This record gives sequence, structure tokens and C-alpha cells, in this order.
Amino acid sequence: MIVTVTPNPSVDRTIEVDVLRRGEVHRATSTRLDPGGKGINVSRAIDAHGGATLAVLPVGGAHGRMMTELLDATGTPVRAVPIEQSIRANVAIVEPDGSTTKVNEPGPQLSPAEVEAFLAAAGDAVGTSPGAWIVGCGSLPGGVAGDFYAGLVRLAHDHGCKAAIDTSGAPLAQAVPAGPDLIKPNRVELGELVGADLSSVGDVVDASRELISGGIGELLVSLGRDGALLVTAHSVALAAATVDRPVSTVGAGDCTLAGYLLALDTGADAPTALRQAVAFGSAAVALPGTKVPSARNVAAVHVRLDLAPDRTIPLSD
Ligand SMILES: Nc1ncnc2c1ncn2[C@@H]1O[C@H](COP(=O)(O)OP(=O)(O)OP(=O)(O)O)[C@@H](O)[C@H]1O
Ligand SMILES: O=P(O)(O)OC[C@@]1(O)O[C@H](CO)[C@@H](O)[C@@H]1O
Repeated sequence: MIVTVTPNPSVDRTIEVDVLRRGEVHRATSTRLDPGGKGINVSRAIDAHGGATLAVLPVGGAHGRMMTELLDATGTPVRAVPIEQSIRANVAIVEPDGSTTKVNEPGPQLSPAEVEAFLAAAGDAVGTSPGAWIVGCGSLPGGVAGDFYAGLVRLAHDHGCKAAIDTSGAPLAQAVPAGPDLIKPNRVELGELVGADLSSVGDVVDASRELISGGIGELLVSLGRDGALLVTAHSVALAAATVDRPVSTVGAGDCTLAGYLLALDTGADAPTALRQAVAFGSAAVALPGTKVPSARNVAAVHVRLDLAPDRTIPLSD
């Protein structure tokens, strides 16, 4: 079972244009709406592959109604906590070569009572899912304290669950001391966390090991077109896949995490889980908007797995 907790979900609008020119009027060549927010995407991807999942999210206002409708259409199991203000809508502008320009709104302001209700819903989901992965995802809306994910990690551990965190900046830094079992930063987010520029596989391994010695279980570091690196206390593995025609990178990291957790949840070993992570992530890049890949999309990806990657491999994406 994989429970995702997304305090700041979004309705994702993806607009395709021929070329993005700053300050000009554009005519969109296509547009689509997806239910978004990192944990929502993780749950949608897991659900699409027959895994057991529950997405916990706040829902309010006009965008909340759209979110409910979009999620109903996917059939993903959710626990929605009503809030007064509207949840956000995020926009991605995509060009034909797959270049993606994203604008994320800050999200609503939650009242103290709403934060309490959201925490209670998350607590209830954790308490009724023994042995589950509890996955805290994305930015935090107004009113939610910066140590929210640290509390979620402790809650998970108190109930014998495992905790994974996929966020960035201050909420990630504040979650680290609580000792999550897994974090999934991208290269830039990991660099910000350790205060270093990470330009090779060796740099990422060293940064990850520093965090592991501080109490994190393992790191799944997504590296864009360079693939993903799994670093545990005793092993390092790199996997990558070529995508001939990238369409939208939005949500690729979430699908990576979904593929990894779903594999672990069904008893796979770490290299197999990494392979599935990259298959999910790379399949997502070939799909429009925040669409999650189907089993057929994932099966079409050829993943290269390296169980002893050279530390000098450069990373640029
Ligand atoms: N251009 C690409 N070609 C092949 N695979 C890609 C490409 N871009 C991304 N991927 C795959 O998708 C995964 C996730 O991408 P990325 O590292 O950009 O995640 P992210 O920054 O967390 O994204 P997001 O926050 O939008 O979900 C990578 O680990 C890789 O497997
Ligand atoms: O603003 P946050 O919470 O950091 O990220 C939100 C978001 O960009 O993440 C997902 C892609 O990973 C999208 O569905 C969503 O719009």
C-alpha cells in the first residue's frame, strides 16, 4: 500500500505553442487539463498499474471542483479534505521539442482548523495502513508549517510505516533530520540541500552518502535525460533510457518515484525497482501534460542498468 500526502495539489493546465516568445500573444496549438500535484501523480501512476494507493489532499473552490471531477474520471482512490479557499492551477507551456516552461501558483491559505483536519486525515490514512509507504510530496500551501514533512515521517515511523519524501527547499531540509527512509530529489534539489554543485555521478554519490550517514535510508536521485541514481549505504546503481521524442517532462519525477515504490511494494529487489523507476519516468516524458504512463507505455522503454557506475560520468540535465 502506498499512501500519498499532497498538501498543495494543483489542476495542471498544459498549453502547447509553436515557439514561446516572451511578451508576445501566442495561439495555442493544443491544451489539456490533468489532476496534478506530486503525490496525486504518484498515486495516479500506481493506480494505473494496479497497485494499492490512496491520495490524501485538500480540495476547495472552483479548482477543487475541477480536481474532484478529474480525479473521479481516473478512479484513483482519494481522501479529500474540504477547505475554504480554492486550490491552485499550475500552467505548463510546452514547445514541440519538449521544452517545458512552468508557472506554479503558491496555492491557498489553510486555516489552523483546516490544517488540523488535513493532518487528521493523513494520520487516519497512516493509522489504517500498517506497513505502508507514506509519501509526502510537493510544496506547502499557506498556513502549513515548514516542518510538516518531518511530522509526517515521525507519524509514519510511529505506526510501523516507511516514509518517502519528494519536496524541495526548506520543507525538504526540515524533513531530513526526521530520517525518512527514502528521498527523491533531482540533481539541483540535492545540490541545494547539501550546498554544493553536483556535476558528476561521484558528486551525487558523495552528497547522498553524507545524507545517509545523517539518518536518511536511501536516495533515488532523478537526473533528467541522464536517468536516475539509486544510492544506499552499501550500493550505487545508475539507470537511464533514451527518449527519442520528449513531449512533456512534467510529472516524470513523480512517475519515477511511483515505479520505484510500486516495485518495492511488490517485493522487487533494489536494482529491479530502479529499472522500473526509470521505465516509468522515461515513459512519462514521451506523453503530453501530466499524463501517467500505461503498462504498454512502460513496456516500450529500454532501460540501461549499470550496477557499478563510473564516478566521473558527467551530469548536465
Ligand atoms: N529527456 C529525457 N530523456 C529520457 N528520460 C528522461 C528525460 N527527462 C527525464 N527523464 C526520465 O524521467 C525521470 C525524472 O525526470 P527529472 O529528473 O526531470 O524529474 P523531476 O525534476 O523530479 O521532475 P518533476 O518534478 O517535473 O516530476 C528521470 O530520472 C529520467 O528517467
Ligand atoms: O509546486 P510544487 O508542489 O513543487 O510542484 C507542483 C507540480 O509542478 O508538481 C507536479 C510535477 O512534479 C505537477 O503536477 C505540479 O504542477
